[in-house]
Parts: sequence; structure tokens; C-alpha cells
Amino acid sequence: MLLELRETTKRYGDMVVIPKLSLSVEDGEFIGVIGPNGAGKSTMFGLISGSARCDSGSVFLDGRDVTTYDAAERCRAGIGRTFQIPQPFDGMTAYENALVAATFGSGLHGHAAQQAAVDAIQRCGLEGAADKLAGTLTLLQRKRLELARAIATRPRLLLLDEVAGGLTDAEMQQLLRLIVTIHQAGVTVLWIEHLVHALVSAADRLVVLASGAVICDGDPKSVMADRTVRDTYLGSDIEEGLVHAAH
Ligand SMILES: Nc1ncnc2c1ncn2[C@@H]1O[C@H](COP(=O)(O)OP(=O)(O)OP(=O)(O)O)[C@@H](O)[C@H]1O
Repeated sequence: MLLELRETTKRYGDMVVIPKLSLSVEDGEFIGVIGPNGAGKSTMFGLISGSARCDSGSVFLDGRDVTTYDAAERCRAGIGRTFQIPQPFDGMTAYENALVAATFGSGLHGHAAQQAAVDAIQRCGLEGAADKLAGTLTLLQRKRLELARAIATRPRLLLLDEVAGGLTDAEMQQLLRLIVTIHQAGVTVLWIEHLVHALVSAADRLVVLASGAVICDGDPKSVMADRTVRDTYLGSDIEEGLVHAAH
């Protein structure tokens, strides 16, 4: 087991956003995470990555209790993540952004950190843009850089939070191919995305969250055919994806 959430609870004031959520992720899985707006998907990523703390429950990575680790410690332990809105240092080049991630995210130094940065830039298809300032990159390049920064930390588990937002269909396909390549290289992937058909085509497991609880978990086709899942999404922005995925 690579990741285990054991009855994790997260409250904001009086509001329980995640009530006693348990989830297990095996090494090598590619899991899509879906759910209505406000279901607690990003909060769950926060509990895994350490940017949010559990009010109760625990988080295990590869058998190690990382519940008390902060975000930087969890990153060095092997949990990488991207954010809904890419957050590069716009005044630094793409390569420098990857180098900062490699240095602070993986604990590598000197030549090893430089090599990890070069590697991440190449793997994410940014060789031609390595020397460009991040602030001048196209949206697709910024998404690639978001992935490169995460990969530069040498994660075993990669959390992708709506990384495809704002892309055209053709750009989305390019990003999807890149994410599949990263997974095939041995990185376990947990991916939140509203574009359900993309998840169904790539993931081998789909987890559906609603009100901070897992309401369905299984192979993508069965999950998409599940009556509770369909009822939960009826009339929501994800409905189109469900119809698409069912064909
Ligand atoms: N820092 C915070 N303070 C207070 N409430 C918060 C905070 N972060 C999230 N919430 C609330 O927690 C609930 C879950 O939010 P979260 O962003 O995890 O949902 P989500 O499933 O990722 O939604 P979306 O698909 O819209 O991104 C929402 O009701 C949200 O308003």
C-alpha cells in the first residue's frame, strides 16, 4: 500500500468538510477523483499533501505515519502535487522553476538537483522553452511546467488538481499523453478533473466523492454506470462527461 487515509476528518469552523474519510492507494495505480463542486476533493488533496491538517485520523505513506509532517516534509517523503491555478515564479525561467522544485522539494543539491530539473523539463516536453521566463509561456506550456515542477521533486505519488482546466480539446489530449507517460514511468497518480471522459480513458480506478465521503469506488466503466453517481451529478456540469464516457 502506497497511501492510506485512515478516518481522516477536516473541519472548517463548525462545518465538517471531510467526515472520517478512509482511502487506500496501491503503488502504481492511476486513480481519477471526481465529485460535485464543494465535495471536498481539493481538501482531501490538502490532507494528503500536508497543506491542510487532519482534525482527526491519520495519513500513511508507504507504511510510514506522515500525519504530523508539514507540506515540505511530505514532498520530500515522495508526495508531489500540482495546483488548479499554476503557481510558477513568473520572473524565473522554466528551468529555474524546475531547479527550485528539485532543490527544495526533493532535498537534492548541486549537480543532482540540476540533473533532476533538466530531466523534468525534458520529460514534460519543455526543452524548447527551458530558457523562457515562466510568465511568457502559453497556457499549455504553463501546465507542462506545473507538471515539471512536481516531477522535479521526484514523487512516488503525484496529485493532480484540475491540471487540464482552460485547455482546448487538442491541448488536453497532449497533456493527457504526458500524464500517461509519467504514470508509465512508475509514478502513482491521483487526478481530480471535471473532464470525466479524460479520466475514464486514462485511469484504472475512479473514486467519487460527495460531501467528503466516497460514494463510489471502482473501475471507471462500472462507476460511470452506477445509479448513485448518476443521480449525484444529474444537472451538474459533469453530466456531459458522464454521457460521453458511457459511449
Ligand atoms: N480554507 C477554507 N475555509 C473554509 N471553508 C473551506 C476552505 N477550503 C474549502 N472550504 C470549503 O470546504 C468545502 C469543500 O471544498 P473543496 O475545495 O475541497 O471542494 P472541491 O470538491 O475541491 O470543489 P471544486 O470542485 O469546486 O474545486 C467547500 O464547501 C468549501 O467552501
